[in-house]
Amino acid sequence: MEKQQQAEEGATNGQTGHTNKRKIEEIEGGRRTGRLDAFVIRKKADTPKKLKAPSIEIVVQNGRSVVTYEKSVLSEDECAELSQEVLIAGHWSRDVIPTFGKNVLSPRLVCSFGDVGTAYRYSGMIRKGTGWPEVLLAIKRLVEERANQPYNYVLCNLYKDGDDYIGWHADKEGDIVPGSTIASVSLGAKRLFKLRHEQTKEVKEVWLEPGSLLLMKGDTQKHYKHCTVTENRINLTFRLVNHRSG
Ligand SMILES: O=C(O)CCC(=O)C(=O)O
Ligand SMILES: [Fe+2]
Repeated sequence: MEKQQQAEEGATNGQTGHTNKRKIEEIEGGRRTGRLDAFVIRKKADTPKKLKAPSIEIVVQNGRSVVTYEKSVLSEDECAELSQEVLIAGHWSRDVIPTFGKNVLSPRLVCSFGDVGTAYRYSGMIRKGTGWPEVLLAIKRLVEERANQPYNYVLCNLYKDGDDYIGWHADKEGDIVPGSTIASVSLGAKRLFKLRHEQTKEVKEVWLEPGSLLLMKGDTQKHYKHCTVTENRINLTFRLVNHRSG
Protein backbone atom coordinates (compact mmCIF):
# COMPACT_ATOMS: atom_id res chain seq x y z
CA MET A 1 0.00 0.00 0.00
CA GLU A 2 2.90 2.34 0.72
CA LYS A 3 4.17 1.98 -2.82
CA GLN A 4 0.74 2.88 -4.02
CA GLN A 5 0.44 5.89 -1.78
CA GLN A 6 3.77 7.27 -2.98
CA ALA A 7 2.95 6.73 -6.60
CA GLU A 8 -0.61 7.90 -6.70
CA GLU A 9 -1.36 10.01 -3.65
CA GLY A 10 -2.66 13.35 -4.80
CA ALA A 11 -3.56 12.18 -8.29
CA THR A 12 -7.08 13.11 -9.25
CA ASN A 13 -8.06 9.68 -10.33
CA GLY A 14 -5.23 7.28 -9.65
CA GLN A 15 -4.27 6.62 -13.21
CA THR A 16 -0.56 7.30 -12.63
CA GLY A 17 1.99 4.78 -11.42
CA HIS A 18 5.18 2.82 -11.84
CA THR A 19 6.41 2.07 -15.29
CA ASN A 20 9.92 0.82 -14.93
CA LYS A 21 9.17 -2.86 -15.41
CA ARG A 22 6.67 -2.40 -18.17
CA LYS A 23 7.52 -3.11 -21.77
CA ILE A 24 6.10 -1.15 -24.66
CA GLU A 25 5.28 -4.37 -26.53
CA GLU A 26 2.99 -5.32 -23.70
CA ILE A 27 0.99 -2.12 -24.10
CA GLU A 28 0.79 -2.32 -27.83
CA GLY A 29 0.09 -6.02 -27.93
CA GLY A 30 -2.56 -5.93 -25.21
CA ARG A 31 -4.37 -9.23 -25.18
CA ARG A 32 -2.53 -10.34 -28.28
CA THR A 33 0.77 -10.68 -26.39
CA GLY A 34 -0.47 -13.95 -24.99
CA ARG A 35 0.44 -12.82 -21.49
CA LEU A 36 -3.19 -12.34 -20.64
CA ASP A 37 -3.76 -15.97 -21.45
CA ALA A 38 -2.39 -16.67 -18.00
CA PHE A 39 -5.44 -14.90 -16.62
CA VAL A 40 -8.10 -17.53 -16.94
CA ILE A 41 -10.91 -17.95 -14.51
CA ARG A 42 -11.90 -21.57 -14.74
CA LYS A 43 -15.54 -22.30 -15.13
CA LYS A 44 -16.96 -24.82 -12.68
CA ALA A 45 -19.10 -26.91 -15.00
CA ASP A 46 -21.19 -28.59 -12.35
CA THR A 47 -21.76 -25.74 -9.94
CA PRO A 48 -25.50 -25.39 -9.39
CA LYS A 49 -26.91 -21.86 -9.50
CA LYS A 50 -27.65 -20.61 -6.02
CA LEU A 51 -30.60 -18.35 -5.46
CA LYS A 52 -29.88 -16.12 -2.51
CA ALA A 53 -31.74 -13.18 -1.07
CA PRO A 54 -29.63 -10.05 -1.65
CA SER A 55 -27.69 -9.14 1.45
CA ILE A 56 -26.40 -5.60 1.32
CA GLU A 57 -23.68 -4.43 3.67
CA ILE A 58 -23.29 -0.74 4.44
CA VAL A 59 -19.59 0.05 4.24
CA VAL A 60 -19.89 3.82 4.67
CA GLN A 61 -22.83 5.86 5.85
CA ASN A 62 -21.71 9.36 6.60
CA GLY A 63 -24.05 12.19 5.68
CA ARG A 64 -24.52 12.03 1.92
CA SER A 65 -21.58 9.66 1.48
CA VAL A 66 -22.91 6.12 1.26
CA VAL A 67 -21.12 2.97 0.11
CA THR A 68 -22.87 -0.39 -0.08
CA TYR A 69 -21.53 -3.85 -0.84
CA GLU A 70 -23.52 -6.74 -2.23
CA LYS A 71 -21.99 -10.18 -2.49
CA SER A 72 -22.89 -12.66 -5.23
CA VAL A 73 -24.69 -10.40 -7.67
CA LEU A 74 -23.25 -12.78 -10.30
CA SER A 75 -22.90 -16.55 -10.06
CA GLU A 76 -19.54 -18.29 -10.53
CA ASP A 77 -20.53 -19.30 -14.05
CA GLU A 78 -21.59 -15.76 -14.90
CA CYS A 79 -18.29 -14.43 -13.53
CA ALA A 80 -16.31 -16.92 -15.61
CA GLU A 81 -18.21 -16.09 -18.77
CA LEU A 82 -18.06 -12.35 -18.23
CA SER A 83 -14.32 -12.44 -17.52
CA GLN A 84 -13.59 -14.35 -20.69
CA GLU A 85 -15.82 -12.15 -22.82
CA VAL A 86 -14.38 -8.91 -21.45
CA LEU A 87 -10.83 -10.17 -21.92
CA ILE A 88 -11.60 -10.94 -25.55
CA ALA A 89 -13.76 -7.92 -26.36
CA GLY A 90 -11.59 -5.27 -24.70
CA HIS A 91 -8.76 -3.38 -26.35
CA TRP A 92 -6.60 -3.62 -23.28
CA SER A 93 -3.69 -1.27 -22.86
CA ARG A 94 -1.83 0.58 -20.17
CA ASP A 95 -2.71 4.24 -19.95
CA VAL A 96 0.17 6.56 -20.73
CA ILE A 97 0.08 9.32 -18.16
CA PRO A 98 2.21 12.46 -18.42
CA THR A 99 3.66 12.89 -14.92
CA PHE A 100 6.33 15.44 -13.95
CA GLY A 101 7.50 15.77 -17.55
CA LYS A 102 7.68 12.02 -18.17
CA ASN A 103 5.22 9.54 -19.63
CA VAL A 104 4.44 6.79 -17.16
CA LEU A 105 2.31 3.70 -17.69
CA SER A 106 -0.62 2.80 -15.47
CA PRO A 107 0.08 -0.16 -13.18
CA ARG A 108 -2.85 -2.10 -14.64
CA LEU A 109 -4.36 -2.71 -18.06
CA VAL A 110 -7.43 -0.70 -18.94
CA CYS A 111 -10.20 -0.84 -21.54
CA SER A 112 -13.58 0.81 -21.78
CA PHE A 113 -17.00 0.52 -23.37
CA GLY A 114 -19.77 3.06 -23.59
CA ASP A 115 -22.58 4.60 -25.55
CA VAL A 116 -21.48 6.14 -28.82
CA GLY A 117 -21.16 9.89 -28.17
CA THR A 118 -19.82 9.51 -24.63
CA ALA A 119 -16.26 10.23 -23.64
CA TYR A 120 -14.40 9.93 -20.39
CA ARG A 121 -11.32 12.02 -19.72
CA TYR A 122 -8.88 11.47 -16.89
CA SER A 123 -5.20 12.20 -16.31
CA GLY A 124 -4.75 13.60 -19.81
CA MET A 125 -6.38 10.53 -21.41
CA ILE A 126 -9.60 10.51 -23.38
CA ARG A 127 -11.57 7.31 -23.96
CA LYS A 128 -14.58 7.50 -26.23
CA GLY A 129 -17.57 5.20 -26.01
CA THR A 130 -17.85 2.97 -29.06
CA GLY A 131 -20.75 0.72 -28.14
CA TRP A 132 -21.34 -2.35 -25.96
CA PRO A 133 -20.77 -6.06 -26.45
CA GLU A 134 -23.91 -8.08 -25.62
CA VAL A 135 -22.43 -9.64 -22.49
CA LEU A 136 -21.74 -6.23 -20.97
CA LEU A 137 -25.20 -4.92 -21.80
CA ALA A 138 -26.65 -7.70 -19.66
CA ILE A 139 -24.51 -6.84 -16.66
CA LYS A 140 -25.12 -3.11 -17.24
CA ARG A 141 -28.87 -3.74 -16.95
CA LEU A 142 -28.38 -5.66 -13.72
CA VAL A 143 -26.20 -2.90 -12.25
CA GLU A 144 -28.73 -0.26 -13.32
CA GLU A 145 -31.45 -2.11 -11.44
CA ARG A 146 -29.36 -2.39 -8.30
CA ALA A 147 -28.15 1.23 -8.41
CA ASN A 148 -31.49 2.56 -9.56
CA GLN A 149 -29.95 4.78 -12.23
CA PRO A 150 -28.80 4.46 -15.85
CA TYR A 151 -25.19 3.91 -16.90
CA ASN A 152 -23.62 4.77 -20.23
CA TYR A 153 -19.96 3.98 -19.70
CA VAL A 154 -17.74 1.36 -18.08
CA LEU A 155 -14.03 1.51 -17.37
CA CYS A 156 -12.49 -1.93 -16.99
CA ASN A 157 -9.30 -2.63 -15.05
CA LEU A 158 -7.24 -5.79 -15.38
CA TYR A 159 -4.80 -6.40 -12.57
CA LYS A 160 -2.61 -9.24 -13.72
CA ASP A 161 0.07 -9.60 -11.09
CA GLY A 162 1.23 -8.40 -7.71
CA ASP A 163 2.74 -5.24 -9.19
CA ASP A 164 -0.66 -4.06 -10.37
CA TYR A 165 -2.82 -1.76 -8.33
CA ILE A 166 -4.91 1.38 -8.28
CA GLY A 167 -3.77 4.02 -5.81
CA TRP A 168 -5.71 6.44 -3.64
CA HIS A 169 -8.01 8.48 -5.84
CA ALA A 170 -11.56 9.77 -6.17
CA ASP A 171 -13.66 9.37 -9.30
CA LYS A 172 -14.67 12.98 -9.70
CA GLU A 173 -13.70 13.90 -13.22
CA GLY A 174 -15.79 16.59 -14.91
CA ASP A 175 -17.25 14.05 -17.33
CA ILE A 176 -19.04 12.17 -14.56
CA VAL A 177 -22.61 13.35 -13.92
CA PRO A 178 -22.44 14.99 -10.45
CA GLY A 179 -23.98 12.95 -7.65
CA SER A 180 -24.28 9.81 -9.79
CA THR A 181 -23.35 6.46 -8.28
CA ILE A 182 -20.11 4.70 -9.26
CA ALA A 183 -20.85 0.98 -9.51
CA SER A 184 -17.97 -1.47 -9.26
CA VAL A 185 -18.30 -5.14 -10.28
CA SER A 186 -15.46 -7.49 -9.29
CA LEU A 187 -14.28 -10.61 -11.11
CA GLY A 188 -11.36 -12.93 -10.38
CA ALA A 189 -9.55 -12.97 -7.06
CA LYS A 190 -10.96 -11.61 -3.81
CA ARG A 191 -9.13 -8.40 -2.92
CA LEU A 192 -9.17 -5.76 -0.19
CA PHE A 193 -10.64 -2.38 -1.11
CA LYS A 194 -10.08 0.68 1.09
CA LEU A 195 -11.93 3.96 1.45
CA ARG A 196 -10.37 6.85 3.33
CA HIS A 197 -12.17 9.95 4.54
CA GLU A 198 -10.16 12.93 3.39
CA GLN A 199 -10.63 15.03 6.57
CA THR A 200 -10.68 12.49 9.37
CA LYS A 201 -8.39 9.98 7.57
CA GLU A 202 -10.63 7.21 8.86
CA VAL A 203 -10.22 4.11 6.67
CA LYS A 204 -12.98 1.62 5.93
CA GLU A 205 -12.13 -1.74 4.36
CA VAL A 206 -14.17 -4.23 2.41
CA TRP A 207 -13.14 -7.48 0.72
CA LEU A 208 -14.35 -7.43 -2.86
CA GLU A 209 -15.36 -10.92 -3.85
CA PRO A 210 -15.84 -12.17 -7.40
CA GLY A 211 -19.37 -11.47 -8.54
CA SER A 212 -19.86 -8.68 -6.02
CA LEU A 213 -21.15 -5.15 -6.53
CA LEU A 214 -19.89 -2.09 -4.65
CA LEU A 215 -21.91 1.11 -4.99
CA MET A 216 -20.31 4.45 -4.13
CA LYS A 217 -23.19 6.89 -3.84
CA GLY A 218 -23.99 10.56 -3.22
CA ASP A 219 -21.03 12.62 -2.01
CA THR A 220 -18.64 9.70 -1.57
CA GLN A 221 -16.25 10.93 -4.27
CA LYS A 222 -16.20 14.41 -2.67
CA HIS A 223 -15.14 13.24 0.77
CA TYR A 224 -13.43 9.88 0.29
CA LYS A 225 -10.61 8.39 -1.76
CA HIS A 226 -10.37 4.70 -2.54
CA CYS A 227 -7.70 2.23 -3.62
CA THR A 228 -6.90 -1.45 -3.98
CA VAL A 229 -3.79 -3.58 -4.37
CA THR A 230 -4.68 -6.50 -6.45
CA GLU A 231 -3.71 -9.29 -8.86
CA ASN A 232 -5.62 -11.82 -10.98
CA ARG A 233 -8.61 -9.59 -10.88
CA ILE A 234 -10.85 -7.68 -13.27
CA ASN A 235 -12.92 -4.73 -12.18
CA LEU A 236 -15.73 -3.11 -14.15
CA THR A 237 -16.55 0.38 -12.95
CA PHE A 238 -19.83 1.63 -14.39
CA ARG A 239 -20.22 5.37 -14.65
CA LEU A 240 -22.80 7.85 -15.87
CA VAL A 241 -20.95 10.39 -17.99
CA ASN A 242 -22.03 13.36 -20.05
CA HIS A 243 -22.51 12.91 -23.77
CA ARG A 244 -20.01 14.76 -25.91
CA SER A 245 -20.09 15.34 -29.58
CA GLY A 246 -17.07 14.29 -31.62
O1 LIG B 1 -10.47 -2.16 -8.98
C1 LIG B 1 -11.21 -1.58 -8.24
O2 LIG B 1 -11.92 -2.16 -7.42
C2 LIG B 1 -11.28 -0.06 -8.25
C3 LIG B 1 -11.27 0.57 -9.61
C4 LIG B 1 -11.44 2.04 -9.53
O3 LIG B 1 -11.49 2.60 -8.47
C5 LIG B 1 -11.57 2.85 -10.76
O4 LIG B 1 -11.47 2.33 -11.88
O5 LIG B 1 -11.78 4.06 -10.64
FE1 LIG C 1 -12.12 4.62 -8.66
